[in-house]
Amino acid sequence: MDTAVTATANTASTANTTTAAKPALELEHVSYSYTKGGKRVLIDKNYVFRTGRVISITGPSGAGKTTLLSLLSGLTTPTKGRVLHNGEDLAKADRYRFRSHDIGVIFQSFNLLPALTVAENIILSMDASGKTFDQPKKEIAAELIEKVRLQPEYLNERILHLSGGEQQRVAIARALSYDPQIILADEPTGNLDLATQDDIMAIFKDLAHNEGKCVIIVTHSPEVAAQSDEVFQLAPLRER
Ligand SMILES: Nc1ncnc2c1ncn2[C@@H]1O[C@H](COP(=O)(O)OP(=O)(O)OP(=O)(O)O)[C@@H](O)[C@H]1O
Repeated sequence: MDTAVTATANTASTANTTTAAKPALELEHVSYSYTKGGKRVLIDKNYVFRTGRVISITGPSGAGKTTLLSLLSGLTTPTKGRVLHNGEDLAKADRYRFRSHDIGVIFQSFNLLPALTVAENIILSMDASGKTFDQPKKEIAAELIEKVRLQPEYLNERILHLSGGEQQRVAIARALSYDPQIILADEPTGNLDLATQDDIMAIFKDLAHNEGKCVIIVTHSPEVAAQSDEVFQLAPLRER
């Protein structure tokens, strides 16, 4: 039996009252098996991911973290159960719209276009969302760069000239560019030193606690988990 799924509240009380937590994404009896080999990766998972919170998804290698991220981002649908977004079944929703408007995904490898500038990368993502903006896009990009604590002159710098930590900040700015309610990050601090990792976590906490975002992070890092408001821990496959 799968008994090791736990959730702990660490600092949820730090969320301010203007961003009262409400369910953003919910797992409702979610199971998932890969067709090839029929391996059951997730079994009867239930969890509520709320706005105003930073939630870490942890678990050993192979526990199903990436699979879960793929379900939460609407790229895959559960074999059993439902993923709900604002109370509605994601499997029945317009998932293209969900992915281009409601969630911002930060990939482990950043997926930025190296030959383009920081501003160009951010603006490209705004264009792809199809949203309309009430401010010039370059101005929004400049505000986002400030939010992720990069100097304004970085806007016109090409990605290939940036360090790993700087690229990670740009990847966060890009994920925020169309103002999604939910941020999903896959190992966002994986290759960063501890000080940069703390900086990145401070940005995520600010986004959750002061802007009411739901920030979901897949991580192997105990430091990141400890700094999150909640930890959703997946058990090793062999213990299920
Ligand atoms: N496309 C696939 N087809 C079949 N099995 C897969 C597929 N992708 C992943 N798996 C299996 O599902 C299980 C969970 O994989 P997943 O990548 O979700 O784990 P994880 O917790 O993210 O691991 P890691 O920390 O190593 O990235 C693993 O046993 C993996 O071999």
